[in-house]
Amino acid sequence: MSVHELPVLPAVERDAFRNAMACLGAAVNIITTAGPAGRAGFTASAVCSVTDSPPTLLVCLNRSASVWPIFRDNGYLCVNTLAAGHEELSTLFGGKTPMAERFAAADWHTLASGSPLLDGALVSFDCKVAQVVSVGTHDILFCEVQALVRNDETHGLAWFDRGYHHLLRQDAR
Ligand SMILES: NC(=O)C1=CN([C@@H]2O[C@H](COP(=O)(O)OP(=O)(O)OC[C@H]3O[C@@H](n4cnc5c(N)ncnc54)[C@H](O)[C@@H]3O)[C@@H](O)[C@H]2O)C=CC1
Ligand SMILES: Cc1cc2nc3c(=O)[nH]c(=O)nc-3n(C[C@H](O)[C@H](O)[C@H](O)COP(=O)(O)O)c2cc1C
Repeated sequence: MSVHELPVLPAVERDAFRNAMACLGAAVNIITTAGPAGRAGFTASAVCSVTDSPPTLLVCLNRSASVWPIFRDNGYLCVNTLAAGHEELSTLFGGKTPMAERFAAADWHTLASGSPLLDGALVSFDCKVAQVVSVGTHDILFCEVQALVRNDETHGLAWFDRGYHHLLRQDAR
């Protein structure tokens, strides 16, 4: 068959895509911001390293989320990667719950950017949003990391097959 005779493949339906994406294990993060537009936080698994020069990660945020205008206007955020044991907190920040109730469920502190850092997070990346690109329903926030806090004592948390899984460090196995 020549390249001019490729078969037309059926479109991938949304549910088929989501079922496939549920096979990709991912870290679970609470993304927070606080500034002139207010304080907000949401759970995100769509977080990824982009480049280490300058240190940059990306966060995908649905523009229909209640928190979207607050993130758009503040321009700073913190990516708090959750540790084993943070399952309830993750669910709380996963939608529908009033913002004050979400933040009341944990202890927080701040660094230079003013975004809330979660006490006990596996790692927190304090970031300035450097660029935003819209794709489909989501904004991709490219975030330059300005400060880091690591907690090397805790185990990790993954979202896989629509459920939480603990990720044990090497020396704990
Ligand atoms: N990237 C995103 O916006 C994500 C959103 N969610 C939301 O959290 C809730 C629970 O999700 P699951 O239990 O994992 O079941 P689900 O069937 O809604 O999603 C399965 C997988 O598909 C992907 N996904 C889901 N919604 C998406 C969206 N709107 N855009 C791009 N990718 C998407 C994610 O990788 C997710 O883990 C749902 O409301 C879902 O929309 C979850 C993970 C990622
Ligand atoms: C495990 C998990 C992962 C999620 N990942 C994302 C994500 O990467 N991007 C996103 O926009 N929403 C994601 N969501 C959904 C948001 O957390 C949710 O829409 C957000 O809390 C805003 O909800 P609200 O509009 O009720 O405030 C995720 C939810 C869960 C439970």
